[in-house]
Amino acid sequence: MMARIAVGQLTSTANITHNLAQCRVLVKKALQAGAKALFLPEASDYIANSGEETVRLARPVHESEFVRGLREEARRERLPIHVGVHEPGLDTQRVKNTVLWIDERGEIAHRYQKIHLFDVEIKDGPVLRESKSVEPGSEIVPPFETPIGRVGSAICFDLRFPEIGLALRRQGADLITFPSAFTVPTGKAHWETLLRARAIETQCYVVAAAQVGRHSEKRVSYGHSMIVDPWGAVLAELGDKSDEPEVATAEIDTDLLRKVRREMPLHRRTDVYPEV
Ligand SMILES: O=C(O)CNC(=O)[C@H](CS)NC(=O)CCC(=O)C(=O)O
Repeated sequence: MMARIAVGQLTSTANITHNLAQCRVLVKKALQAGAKALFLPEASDYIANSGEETVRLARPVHESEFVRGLREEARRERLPIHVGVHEPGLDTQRVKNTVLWIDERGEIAHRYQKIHLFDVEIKDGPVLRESKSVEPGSEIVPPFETPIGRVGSAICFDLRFPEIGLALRRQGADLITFPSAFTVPTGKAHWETLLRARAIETQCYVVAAAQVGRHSEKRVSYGHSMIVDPWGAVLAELGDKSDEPEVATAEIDTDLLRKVRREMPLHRRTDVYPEV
């Protein structure tokens, strides 16, 4: 089976209506490129100016203008969309950082909540405390069947924890996706290496849609959305320009998945170390 997929890259701000309009442009570009699924970044609905604003803007999915608009696009175009959004948390002080799989009927078929939160204090670099405004999820969601293969979801900072990818592969993933909003310094140092490592060690396609450019006075993202094949080759990559939303596409080839896994079987020594 061969199927073309697209990663979309944009600069979300606190203006949800504008972010939705940008995502509609990405849907159009993905369709023009012949894509059968579109992957959008973490926090596509908005990137706010503060933790308080992040919490204030969150809406349940059925009330969210952003999610409703994307569901409408997915249904009208018969295009599945994987997208990162915010949802209200269990307490009123924090939100959930989630991704949704909106299927080709426009239904929210799967949902994953980010489990690792980005709390960093890097000298001369980013200082971010995601856990102040976000509630961590507490489960890995088993990969789900889609028209382009079995998809496993993780989000952004989760990329640094190989356990998630390994667990998703063990549970049957063909493609693992990491919608992101990486910072510029950590992106320069680690982004491509981490994505390619996750693809090589899991022998899965890795699909990483990323936020790019300036969101606010305080926040800038690295961009460089990427699609990596199960041998670790970068099939498609966007840059760091943010003047207009862009897509990159690549073919998912199930024969290549089978070939890589057959030629180099990775038998785990779970008698020596624990299985994840
Ligand atoms: O704030 C929002 O609304 C959306 N969430 C994010 O942008 C998150 C938390 S601040 N960003 C990351 O996890 C970047 C990770 C990263 O850059 C790294 O691991 O190096």
